Amino acid sequence: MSTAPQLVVHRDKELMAQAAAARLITRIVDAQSARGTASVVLTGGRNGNGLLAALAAAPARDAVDWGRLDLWWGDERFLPEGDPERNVTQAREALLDSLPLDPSRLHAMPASDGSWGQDADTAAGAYAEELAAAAGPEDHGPVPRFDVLMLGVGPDTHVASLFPELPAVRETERTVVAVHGAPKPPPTRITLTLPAIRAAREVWLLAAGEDKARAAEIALSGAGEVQAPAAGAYGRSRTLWLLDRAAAAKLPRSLYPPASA
Ligand SMILES: O=C(O)[C@H](O)[C@@H](O)[C@H](O)[C@H](O)COP(=O)(O)O
Repeated sequence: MSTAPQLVVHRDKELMAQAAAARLITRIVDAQSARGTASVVLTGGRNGNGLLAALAAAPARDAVDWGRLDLWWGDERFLPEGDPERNVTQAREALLDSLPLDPSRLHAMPASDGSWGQDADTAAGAYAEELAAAAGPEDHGPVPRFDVLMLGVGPDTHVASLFPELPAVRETERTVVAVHGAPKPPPTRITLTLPAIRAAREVWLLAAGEDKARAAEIALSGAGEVQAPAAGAYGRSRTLWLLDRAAAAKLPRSLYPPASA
């Protein structure tokens, strides 16, 4: 079942990152109070990393019990371990290396020099197995019910490494697949599929900058998910678009409340 997206529009991308970081801290603390642990899926890209940098600077980060948090990734660039272009490398630099995380709960996607070598398809299957092993009976499916799953939105409406019209966005069975020939470099990637994304309680889509205005307009105006993957990204209980004014410029004002921007 799809949940109608809610929109929050901030003045600029810095404020958007700070507000999203504060929102994330609150959600993690709430989930840990309710269930003892929390699980979050991170995204690559400038907006995702901007949020992590804002979180690193937020004094309220100390309210989180970082040792009881599972971190997953929505997608990864299939490159060697430690490559500066890998999403996990950038997330470590922006935030993760400064946190007292439990290393066994940091679920990075496989690297191209790992156990599966250059075989991105087998590596994707291994990540699917890791997710399945983490899912409990209460999750009713092959992936955990992530508390928050974040996605940067690309100018072409891609999310994670689900690009318009490529096979990965049409996947209905597998939870993780390899992507070959991605239009955004590098060409080989690993990504969660839409069914895996939709297992999350909350899906947050991040879009800032005028180059995202058209993408937001298309995804929020009833486009199909094969043509506009962001339109197919929604959570079980909440779908939240976090935008700055530039990215929201082409959206009808009626879509978001007056309290926003
Ligand atoms: O590997 C990646 O690049 C990302 O996972 C990708 O999906 C990204 O989130 C979007 O392209 C938005 O990126 P920006 O926030 O940099 O625009």
